[in-house]
Amino acid sequence: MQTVRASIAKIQRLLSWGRVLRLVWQSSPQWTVARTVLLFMQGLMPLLWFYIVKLIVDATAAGVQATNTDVTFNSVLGLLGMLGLVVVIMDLSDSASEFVDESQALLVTNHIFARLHGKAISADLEYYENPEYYDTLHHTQKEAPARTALVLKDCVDLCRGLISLLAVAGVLLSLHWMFIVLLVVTKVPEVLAHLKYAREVYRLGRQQASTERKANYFNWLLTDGWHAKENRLFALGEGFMQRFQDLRQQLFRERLAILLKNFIRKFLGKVSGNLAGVALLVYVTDRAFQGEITIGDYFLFYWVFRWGTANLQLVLRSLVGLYENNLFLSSLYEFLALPSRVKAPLEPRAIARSLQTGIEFEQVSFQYPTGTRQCLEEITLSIRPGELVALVGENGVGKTTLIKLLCRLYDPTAGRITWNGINLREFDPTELRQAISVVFQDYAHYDLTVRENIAFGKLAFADDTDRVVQAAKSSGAHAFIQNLPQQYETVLGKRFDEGEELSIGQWQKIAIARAFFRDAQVIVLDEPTSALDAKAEAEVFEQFRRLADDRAAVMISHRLSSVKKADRIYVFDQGRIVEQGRHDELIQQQGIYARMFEMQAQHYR
Ligand SMILES: Nc1ncnc2c1ncn2[C@@H]1O[C@H](COP(=O)(O)OP(=O)(O)OP(=O)(O)O)[C@@H](O)[C@H]1O
Repeated sequence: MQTVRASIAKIQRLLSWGRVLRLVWQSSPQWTVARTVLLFMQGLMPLLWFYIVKLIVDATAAGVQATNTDVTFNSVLGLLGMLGLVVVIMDLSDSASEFVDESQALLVTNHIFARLHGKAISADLEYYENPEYYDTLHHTQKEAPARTALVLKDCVDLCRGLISLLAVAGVLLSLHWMFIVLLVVTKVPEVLAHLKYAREVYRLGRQQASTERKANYFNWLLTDGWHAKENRLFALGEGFMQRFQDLRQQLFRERLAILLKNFIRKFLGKVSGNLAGVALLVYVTDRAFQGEITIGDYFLFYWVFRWGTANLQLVLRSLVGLYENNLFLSSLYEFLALPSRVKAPLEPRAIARSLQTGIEFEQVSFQYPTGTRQCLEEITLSIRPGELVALVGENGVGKTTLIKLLCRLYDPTAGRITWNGINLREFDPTELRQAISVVFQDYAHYDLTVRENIAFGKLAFADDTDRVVQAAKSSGAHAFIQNLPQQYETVLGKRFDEGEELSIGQWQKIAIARAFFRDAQVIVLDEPTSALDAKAEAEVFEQFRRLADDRAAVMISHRLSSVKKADRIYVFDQGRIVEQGRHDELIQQQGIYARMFEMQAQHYR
């Protein structure tokens, strides 16, 4: 019973290539039509070729025995002309098919990448902290583009093979029905073997995704410029090479076992097919000797049988291929169907153009989906328009997490956050994020031009040069940008030609300029000045303070001298707010903040 159910499931999976064909059609409709036309030409032309050759062979054989050679040769000449024409058409359709196949495969690959990237940029952030997500993404990226193109090829081959097989069946039936049975039976073991192989390769691929990712990771550690310094200073290279080689060896051994089994099965399948060809040869030779068929027929039957074998092989292979490639594409569909936890409501509320009553965290608690404990507990805080709010506390107390909740990169597990009195969940997350500007500690370095690095803050204003320069001036980046070879058009980083590498502090100023460039109602700097010199830091805070005048500003900082001027300071400890107030008030309270401030002040005395 189980075998039957498994077989039904297999057939269902085999038939699910409709969704892949939809994908192919969406990516390149005109090319799909062109391929279909060529398909019929490729399927039927060879039979015409065989038939004309048979006529030529018969006419030539008759001519050899006849006395009036000229007449016979003239009649063959017409046939030879037709044969030439058919050959030209066959060559043309073969070459055109190759051209169409390759062009279409490229288009399909682009389409699949667009779908993959679309999902990758919209998937919840929590997936990026989940190794299973990376395994699926890795497997999908590695297999899906090529596999989709292969499904297309399989479909083409299947149709071409079926068209040809119908023609073959007609010819062979005129000889003996047994040859059709022989044709089919000899190919079955090979197909079963291949089906098994396809399943094994798929299972192994998924199983090996995590090992492969680990090997790729060591490859990256060995070849990426980011790690080149430490590889040399700590002599890590040899060790990483060894670990990479060990992982690749493990992958190789696992794959080899499957390849070996497949080799044996394939060999047995091939031999049985070829022996069937010999059996047919015995039969037709005997009939030719008995004068029941002409030499032309002899040629026709033998070559049509061989052509039939090749086409049957093509049909079965493409069926197996469809099964196999669909199996691999199930990872793509699995990836594309990943559900989102952070959802946009069906009818989102519009966000007012300016912050009115401000932002409120009401009894907000949060635990990361992969975390084992709450990292924020019953947080209640306000961020009002025109205010500069500072969040302080030791490492790991939840300050950055609170900002992630504000941007709806995650939703709270309890409590609610409101924006002008409206729950954040009632807004479209994309629109909400437009209203917030954040520089996280691990801000991005784009190895693109200075202008792009800044203008990515708000793409709609990307062409506004004055605005780019103004943002750079506010973050203190303008001065060093002026000294770059092509100022705002200089490519940053060393990844591409003529790229200019910046210091860590300079990158930080570019990231701050990006945040200032954005026309946001709330601006957040998470440890923004850790790499800035004292003068630059003072200037950034001055600018930040000014920005807060007509919007809200939030700053996370371990340097308490910088947060002294904040309108309100929230002190975090173990995921809770333990103190709040202005600097002077907190100093008077003689609590955690006062102790931290005193400790830092001692260093400057
Ligand atoms: N993606 C994550 N998944 C699970 N736990 C996380 C994740 N990110 C952070 N944490 C945990 O949440 C807690 C709070 O982290 P968070 O980054 O908010 O601290 P922080 O106060 O900003 O620290 P720092 O001052 O070092 O930047 C930490 O214990 C951290 O280990």
